[in-house]
Amino acid sequence: MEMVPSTMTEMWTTMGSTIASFMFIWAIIRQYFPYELRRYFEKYTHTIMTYFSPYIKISIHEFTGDRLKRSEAYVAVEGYLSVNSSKTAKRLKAEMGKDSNNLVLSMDEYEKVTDEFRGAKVWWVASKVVSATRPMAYYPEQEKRFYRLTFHKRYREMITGAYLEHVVKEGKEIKVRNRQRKLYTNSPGYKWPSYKQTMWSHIVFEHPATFGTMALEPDKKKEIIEDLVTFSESKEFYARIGKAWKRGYLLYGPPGTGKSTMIAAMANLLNYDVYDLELTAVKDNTELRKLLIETTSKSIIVIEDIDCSLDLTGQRKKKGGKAMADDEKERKEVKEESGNSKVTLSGLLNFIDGLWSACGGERLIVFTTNYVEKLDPALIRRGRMDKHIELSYCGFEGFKVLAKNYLNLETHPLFDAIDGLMKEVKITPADVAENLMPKSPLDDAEKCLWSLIQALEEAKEEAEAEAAAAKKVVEQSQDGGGVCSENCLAEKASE
Ligand SMILES: Nc1ncnc2c1ncn2[C@@H]1O[C@H](COP(=O)(O)OP(=O)(O)OP(=O)(O)O)[C@@H](O)[C@H]1O
Ligand SMILES: [Mg+2]
Repeated sequence: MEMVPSTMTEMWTTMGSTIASFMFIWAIIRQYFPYELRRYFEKYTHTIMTYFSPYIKISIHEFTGDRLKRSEAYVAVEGYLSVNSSKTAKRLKAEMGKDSNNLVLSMDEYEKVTDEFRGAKVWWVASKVVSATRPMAYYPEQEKRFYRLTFHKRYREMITGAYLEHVVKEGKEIKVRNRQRKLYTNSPGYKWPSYKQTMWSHIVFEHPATFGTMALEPDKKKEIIEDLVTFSESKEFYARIGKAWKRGYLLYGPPGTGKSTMIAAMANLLNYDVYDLELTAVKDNTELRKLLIETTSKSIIVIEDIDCSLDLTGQRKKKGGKAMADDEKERKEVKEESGNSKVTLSGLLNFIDGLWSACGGERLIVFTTNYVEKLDPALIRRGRMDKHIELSYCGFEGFKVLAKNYLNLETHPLFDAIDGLMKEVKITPADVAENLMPKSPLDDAEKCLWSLIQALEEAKEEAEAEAAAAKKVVEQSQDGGGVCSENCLAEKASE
């Protein structure tokens, strides 16, 4: 009976000293063995351990290949774990979420969480490796982040199949729900040399415009909304008919009729990002293609005032260049500018519907212009710009939307007078909006409506004066017996 405890004690002593000797030897190996030998040793112990271990590990890295884009799988897992880990993990990190009013939690580095799927237990770890060498001194230290999934080998089929499918699907949905939409620009000046260099810089997209707040005839509004929603739900349809999943919109009309506002409303309706492409800042066709490749799906690519950024011949010119062309000095400037940026019309056409335009999918391309008739027909033919939307002067229906938005008025005795005036003169929604805006805390709805009536009357008088002047010119030219073309009449009238 006495023997048992003494054996136990002996056993513990032996084990203790074995561990101590092992630690000692390991310390010596670490200190004196060359690095290469040590790596071999580690590698083989690792292989042996894996051979005997019943667990399988899957790593999902943040960047793969040439680091152009974050891996979609990583982003999906991040989304999935953001919800599932916040319940169990003890160390979390927080980032600003949608609309900047809530924080989205995700697992912090080296944190481990457990998940269960159809009775199988799995473990997720967020980890990273920091590469010791830096390619260049000004490059930041390279961190390679990844998630590692561990599970028992008897669940191999289920985990690699159904579970991962479930993770990716749910993760994507969570990402879309929490996504902060972004407004990207390719303006120069932000291109720092960095290993993560992208050609776009972004800020959070926070434009409040919606179709509800847009002054537009109800039928037209409905048609546009239905067109957009149908597009966003037609993934299978586009695949079936063999067309890239994208759609082009051309918005045209006078300044201040809501073209830019409509783009924001589109982005808000479909929950898309916006890429505002400044064509004059693009060096050449190659750069244009690079920009295109870096755009993500669920986005709107916008080129504003397309007529100003690209001439019909494919030669570039400065915004508003036409008006300046008379001035010798400025003409030279325009020439110089076009000299170092060589995006051609064919380059742009390629951008819209070339082979590269299909990557990414689910994208809208929107052009805006004030002068649709100036554009090359090739640029706006159906298939490139599938839907042409004319935004025009404000009608009474449009006014009612604005009155509801700005003044919270559905009806008012002054509405009839406004309706009458609107039939006679053209006024842009921007001008109506400006007049309906209270200018001081004491301004009430009636005062704003009067201010609009006054503006309409002034516009009417102006139009009448112009018409009278034009008539006079015609009469004069007839008296003089000279033949005057339409252009020369217009010129004289403007004098
Ligand atoms: N249809 C509209 N509905 C509601 N508000 C409008 C509408 N059109 C214009 N506005 C108002 O007028 C302002 C100018 O409109 P916006 O910038 O969209 O015009 P635009 O057509 O893009 O003009 P430009 O051709 O000069 O770029 C906006 O701030 C918006 O509030
Ligand atoms: Mg605009």
